[in-house]
Amino acid sequence: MATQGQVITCKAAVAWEANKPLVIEDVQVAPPQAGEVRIKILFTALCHTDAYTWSGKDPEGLFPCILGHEAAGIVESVGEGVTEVQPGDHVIPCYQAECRECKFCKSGKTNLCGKVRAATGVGVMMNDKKSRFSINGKPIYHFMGTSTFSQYTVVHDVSVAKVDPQAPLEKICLLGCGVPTGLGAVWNTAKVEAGSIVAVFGLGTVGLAVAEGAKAAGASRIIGVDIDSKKYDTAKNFGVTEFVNPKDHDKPIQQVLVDLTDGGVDYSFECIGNVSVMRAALECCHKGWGTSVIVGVAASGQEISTRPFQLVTGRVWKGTAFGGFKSRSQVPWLVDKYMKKEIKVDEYITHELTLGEINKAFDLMHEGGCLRCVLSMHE
Ligand SMILES: NC(=O)C1=CN([C@@H]2O[C@H](COP(=O)(O)OP(=O)(O)OC[C@H]3O[C@@H](n4cnc5c(N)ncnc54)[C@H](O)[C@@H]3O)[C@@H](O)[C@H]2O)C=CC1
Ligand SMILES: N[C@@H](CCC(=O)N[C@@H](CSC=O)C(=O)NCC(=O)O)C(=O)O
Ligand SMILES: [Zn+2]
Ligand SMILES: [Zn+2]
Repeated sequence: MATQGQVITCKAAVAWEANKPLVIEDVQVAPPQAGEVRIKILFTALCHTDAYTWSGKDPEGLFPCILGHEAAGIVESVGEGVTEVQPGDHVIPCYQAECRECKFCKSGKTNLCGKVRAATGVGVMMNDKKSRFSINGKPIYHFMGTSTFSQYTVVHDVSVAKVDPQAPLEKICLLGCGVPTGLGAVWNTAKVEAGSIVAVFGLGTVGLAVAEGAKAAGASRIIGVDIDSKKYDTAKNFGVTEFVNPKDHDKPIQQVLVDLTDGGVDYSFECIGNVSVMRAALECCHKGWGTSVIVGVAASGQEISTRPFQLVTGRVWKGTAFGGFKSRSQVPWLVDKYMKKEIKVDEYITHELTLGEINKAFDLMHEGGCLRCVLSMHE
């Protein structure tokens, strides 16, 4: 049955309130307006940023909403003026847009895009500042411009990457967030050179992707730091060459790393979202040139600090969003790299469940053995 131009009623996991279990609801999804794309989501993974917003600690968190931003699907219909994708195209929704026209996109200095960010930050579409999701007339907010915990979603056309239709959607959904973030933090943000000593704080999906990126860049040592020693076994497969558990040491972890590396690492990456660790990650960097990249997302109200002397003496503190990748241009390139077996994706998937099991999937995320859990949306 043709659904184009019609409201679609489908299943979605709705976060009615912070921290309350998600509820599978029948949701009405309005047709896409001008510059919008309606996507049938086939697979979505869960990212810790979904859990962060759900926890109520995200200053941009709005409820009720439909979370989810690491997914893949097929275009169902497009609104007026959409030219770059059409029904049937295989796509990855991109929470970081790329319009190619705004000041950010044209700067050549950043992957951030200003075109729809104000609307996505308040859970609506740019055209009419309204949501395309509702339940019996009650609007449900969008999340990160993607809302992939729904069988159908509506996104801005600047937030859709068209990908190789041969690529398995149940795998490449991961290229919507965590894996590109880690790889790009190394390749685009830090620009790690061959021979560098790298420290990775936090060996979840993002930290492991940092390790994978650092190995590909030719790093000579990749030191993984995690409070869970069980992480080392898996981390070795992603390029980690040494492991340090801060709990095994009386000294501050930054001192442990400085001692291990004759003065500090060349590059460090914080992949946890803990502001004390962010400080340690900066301070374990080598005097004169060490660069630390903040990747983890810290809760509302949290602030970073260090002695300014750390920067005066040449250390550099940076951050990264989506690993600095331009989403619409480079996600298809990442998919191609995966198809050529140049980057890992399957290896990050530890669990597979269905949309109806989403609360169980969030429980799993807090267990040490879970990297990414992929939900099949239509089973
Ligand atoms: N900047 C960006 O564009 C993005 C940021 N993120 C953020 O990256 C962070 C990491 O995400 P995931 O890898 O999915 O998380 P994860 O929870 O799977 O991994 C975090 C790891 O840190 C370890 N850890 C926790 N506390 C620690 C401590 N004090 N010292 C050392 N290790 C510690 C845990 O044992 C775990 O292995 C999250 O904050 C997430 O929101 C995720 C995607 C994109
Ligand atoms: N609303 C949050 C923003 C958290 C944040 O920094 N998000 C990252 C992506 S995390 C993906 O899993 C990001 O890319 N930020 C750039 C952006 O434009 O949002 C908060 O305020 O804490
Ligand atoms: Zn994410
Ligand atoms: Zn732009």
